[in-house]
Amino acid sequence: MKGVWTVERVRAAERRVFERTPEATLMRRAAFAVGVRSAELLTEHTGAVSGRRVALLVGAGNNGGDALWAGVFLLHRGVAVTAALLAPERTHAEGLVAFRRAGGRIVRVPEDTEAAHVAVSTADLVIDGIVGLSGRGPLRPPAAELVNLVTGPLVAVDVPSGVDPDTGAVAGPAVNADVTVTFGGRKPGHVLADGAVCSGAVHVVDIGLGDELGEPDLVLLDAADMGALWPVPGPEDDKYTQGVVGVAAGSETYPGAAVLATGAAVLATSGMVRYAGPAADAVRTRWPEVIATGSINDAGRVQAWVVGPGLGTGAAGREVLATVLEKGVPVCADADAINLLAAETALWDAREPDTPLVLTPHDREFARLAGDVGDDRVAAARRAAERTNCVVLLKGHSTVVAAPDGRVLVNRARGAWPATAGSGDVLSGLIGALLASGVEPWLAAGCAAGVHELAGDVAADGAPIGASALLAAVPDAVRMVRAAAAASA
Ligand SMILES: NC(=O)C1=CN([C@@H]2O[C@H](COP(=O)(O)OP(=O)(O)OC[C@H]3O[C@@H](n4cnc5c(N)ncnc54)[C@H](O)[C@@H]3O)[C@@H](O)[C@H]2O)[C@@H](O)CC1
Ligand SMILES: [K+]
Repeated sequence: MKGVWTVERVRAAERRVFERTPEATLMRRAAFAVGVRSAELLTEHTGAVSGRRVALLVGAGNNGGDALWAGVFLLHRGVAVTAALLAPERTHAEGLVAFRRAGGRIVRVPEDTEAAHVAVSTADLVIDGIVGLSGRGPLRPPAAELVNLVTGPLVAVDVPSGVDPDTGAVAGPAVNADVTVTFGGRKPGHVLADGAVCSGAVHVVDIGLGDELGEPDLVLLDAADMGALWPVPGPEDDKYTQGVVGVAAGSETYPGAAVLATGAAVLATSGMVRYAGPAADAVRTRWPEVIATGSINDAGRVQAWVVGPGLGTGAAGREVLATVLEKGVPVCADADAINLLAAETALWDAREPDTPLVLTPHDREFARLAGDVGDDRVAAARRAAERTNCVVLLKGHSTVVAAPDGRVLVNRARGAWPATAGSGDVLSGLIGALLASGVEPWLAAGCAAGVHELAGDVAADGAPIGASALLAAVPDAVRMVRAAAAASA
């Protein structure tokens, strides 16, 4: 798992490190890493370093200082570097002296705006040192204008400017980086909301903060983590010991949700799948291995239930949800099950106290359940998880999974193709299968979201897909995460 730390935590670690290491030393380490990565990118894109042109966008603080010192490194490598100072009176003083001494060219904005435009638009690479951890709100107009002119690769120092470092929210113009070089550990802005896209490839550099950072605020599951957690049958296992999952979803009019959710459960693990509901015929036809029955009251024993996709919010759906919640086994509640829970507080009483419940809302369902998501998706999911004593998987470009005890994991999206009708039904089936096989609910939701995302990416391969194609790619995605786990073992 990869850690993610908030700005407050990074600042606290930084203060402890400053007790024994001068601030300037840390800045030099950070800047050196930015310089090295930029030189590598110059080579990749232009075949050389010496003789190439780099422009620095330099703001008012230490982020700009990092950019200037990275510029010094590049000047020493024979690069022609121009620094566009966006807050000339507040530029990092030592960095500026060193940059000048190394032969760097300085242009001031707004006085030399024209020269800055030329430097940025003709640069082989641009380094964004406008703002970092203290950045608030979008790029201001002079910076936004310059960023618009960038044609070469763009390297963000620490955080792409214009992205909120703690929430990833982008409220206006922002840097869209190819690479972000960050220090100590990832920040939430690199993995959440639009910030995940603006950050490009995130390169984490150790500058000596690592030991002081402590437990991360959020974690990212990588493919190897998912592969290690994915249930694999042993020689002693049979169809029952791997967990039987029940799916209560779909309706006569809308059998598709039931077919997709049961299909996902079938493909996720080798445990048995039961279906209960009005789409039994459609499910049986598509998935003959599923034990399907028309009524929840006839369904046999299961180790976890999936309830909600295509269920409807009428009396019949309400009855099914109440019955499932009373069973005392882990439940994944999606779509209409969430709408029902949001509309009727009495339904919560049907839940056996402390039986794991995973809720998988998108933003509108979340709003019905727990109020507007707002900019801080992690805080919103964490609050809802604590209040409901549920695992809350908040869907979005990056999926946030919060546990009632405050743990949060994030799945960074690869692309937007999986955001298609029926995709959520597949996700709930995957979660149900993992719950039934005994994976801890918070990790079950996180792993399922990651494999779902990967399956969407594999299936799409650059073109639109339907949920059926995503579902068909689930075995490939499971193979890929298993291979990643084997490779890292
Ligand atoms: N955390 C650490 O341990 C280290 C941090 N370093 C660098 O220091 C940075 C933080 O530096 P600072 O705290 O000086 O602040 P920043 O450089 O992030 O921001 C500077 C100033 O910009 C202004 N500002 C805020 N939002 C703005 C916006 N949207 N447009 C224009 N101006 C805006 C504010 O007045 C702010 O104080 C980090 O991001 C990193 O690059 C490194 O030098 C090394 C070590
Ligand atoms: K930056």
